[in-house]
Amino acid sequence: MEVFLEALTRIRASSTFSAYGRNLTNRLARIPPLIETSTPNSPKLARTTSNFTNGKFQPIRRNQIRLSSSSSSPSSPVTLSSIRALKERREKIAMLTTYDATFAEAASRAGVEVLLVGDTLGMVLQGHDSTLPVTVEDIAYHTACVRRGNTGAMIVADLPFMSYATIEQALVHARRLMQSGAHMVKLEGGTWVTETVRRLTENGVPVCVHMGMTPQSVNVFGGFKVQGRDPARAQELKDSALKVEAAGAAMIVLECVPWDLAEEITRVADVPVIGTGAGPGTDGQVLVLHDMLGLPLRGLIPSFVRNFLTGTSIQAALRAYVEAVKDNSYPAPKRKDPGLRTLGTVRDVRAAVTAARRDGRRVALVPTMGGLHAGHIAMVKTARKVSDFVVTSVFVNPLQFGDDEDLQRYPRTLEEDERLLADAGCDVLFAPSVEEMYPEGMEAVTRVVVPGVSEGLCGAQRPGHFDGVTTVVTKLLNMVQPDLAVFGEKDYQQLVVVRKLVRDLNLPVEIIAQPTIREPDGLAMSSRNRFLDRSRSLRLFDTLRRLASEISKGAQPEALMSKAVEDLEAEGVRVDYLELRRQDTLLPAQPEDRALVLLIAVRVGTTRLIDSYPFERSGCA
Ligand SMILES: Nc1ncnc2c1ncn2[C@@H]1O[C@H](COP(=O)(O)OP(=O)(O)OP(=O)(O)O)[C@@H](O)[C@H]1O
Ligand SMILES: CC(C)(CO)[C@@H](O)C(=O)[O-]
Ligand code: BAL
Repeated sequence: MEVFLEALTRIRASSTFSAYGRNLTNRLARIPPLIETSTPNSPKLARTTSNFTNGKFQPIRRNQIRLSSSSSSPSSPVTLSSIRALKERREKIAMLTTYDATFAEAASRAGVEVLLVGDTLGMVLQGHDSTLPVTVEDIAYHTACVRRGNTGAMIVADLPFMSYATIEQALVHARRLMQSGAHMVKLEGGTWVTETVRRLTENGVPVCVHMGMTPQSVNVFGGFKVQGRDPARAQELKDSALKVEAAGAAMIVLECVPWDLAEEITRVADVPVIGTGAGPGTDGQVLVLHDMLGLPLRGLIPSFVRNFLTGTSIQAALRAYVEAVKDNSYPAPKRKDPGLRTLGTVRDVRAAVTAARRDGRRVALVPTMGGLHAGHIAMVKTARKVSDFVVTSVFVNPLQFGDDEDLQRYPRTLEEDERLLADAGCDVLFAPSVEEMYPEGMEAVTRVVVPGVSEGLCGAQRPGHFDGVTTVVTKLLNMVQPDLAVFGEKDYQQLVVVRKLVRDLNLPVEIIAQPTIREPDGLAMSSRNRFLDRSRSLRLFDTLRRLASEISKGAQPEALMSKAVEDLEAEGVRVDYLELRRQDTLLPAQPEDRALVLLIAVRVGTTRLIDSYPFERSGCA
């Protein structure tokens, strides 16, 4: 007898189910839909309700929830190109079925990028045993409802069973759905739908192809079973994905296929691949709304589904879903403990990375000198989003300090660093000793020198500093061999120097820039801030922001910048430099340059601080 898909359905014991159902009903009855309430002891919700302004509920803005720093502006609708950009940046895409205006609004406000008006409505709304009875009119009606509630997500509508049996039918029915408010239609199939996909695409209808376990074919499969377990079917699925993509498909949904196959298809396909019951390796996830809210239909909920309604509101559940998809914690199994390992030798870190790679994980390195703060933790979280195994190095590198600099007093807070990294989901803290890093001594070590860009600015003020940085960064990259490494924009010159190092030496690593994280008063976070008297405010950030604003509007920089230096010095800050440069090369900015960066280095007492402000100059210089 065939093995039925044990992963797909799990029957809850009916007593548990009805008790659960009652509890849920009671809980829901207390919660006004779409408006979150706060109690004095629920700080999270209290913060949310501060969004009531002028007596109106101001929903959480899309970019407050998105983990992405730049996926799309709060008001810009999700489009095919923004979805593709997410894939390119390896940021996960959250897709969810919705069938009505209220949930469409809640889900799109929660940051769900793609709303699917699925033919699952036949089961969860209409109570049928399968999706087969659903008609085009049913989907059109619910698409129109979703469109009215949607606040900027992309709407995908299912072409139901037998509505695309011929190309002509597909065209007529797709028109009906697009005119009801869909931005894309989804149909189930494999190579046999390629011509349909081509014709729909040529006629301006973006198409998502649903592959693997396709519910409309449940009678052909003989039940809900994982597809692609045997090599021939796996190959067939892979070939079909590439063929429908070549025919113009804009997106692929993979349902219940083995995790490694889903990951492989995601890797070879250029278009976004969204999985359900297909593991964590796809570009995004899709779930049925009722399933993820823990509402079983006749006791059935697929076992790969997680119940996200664990808090006090549906909105929180929707946000939790989006966050879990984005930070890879759904559908990956939750880690039992933070799992941070502290390693001190090159051999151990290599072994850990090799094991992670064997599991197919993408490895990220976050190089630091410790004394960790929220700026570093933001880098770890950025790394987590685009990789599956994060190594943070903590090494106070003597080679980059001058004789008269602060090597001795540089903060060393390893225990606190370990705690922060464990909380941030870092996998390995690599903390080598000076002997491990320079076994033959620092004098004898081979140096890596990046000419040009490392010579001015901090390079001029701190002779030999960047040679020390590029030597140790090259060593760290070789020791850990990550797929990507994160560097902060605060140390803007260092970022540009490292990018050149990687380019010039063809190092196989992607460099990701972390925007600067600041204190509430704008001061860039830095390990050295602990040496400052924070009762005095430092106006570095205000100065940079004001200068950038005026220069971007066309003001001449020279006089403004000299005045800014005078003002800062009058406040007791010694300015080492304040410069306007091109972002890419750090050459002095010319009037025709647009992508600019202001760079500043100052001394406050014995502490040296740097900051930067990248910005675009409009075309009216
Ligand atoms: N506030 C911040 N925002 C974003 N990235 C940061 C911030 N501070 C440091 N980084 C980045 O962290 C990495 C490690 O820097 P480092 O450990 O020297 O921290 P730091 O706080 O800059 O300390 P320092 O006092 O040495 O400047 C660098 O890539 C740096 O650009
Ligand atoms: C990149 C780095 C870790 C190299 O020591 C250091 O320069 C730093 O902390 O920015
Ligand atoms: N973040 C730069 C390290 C240094 O000052 O040496």
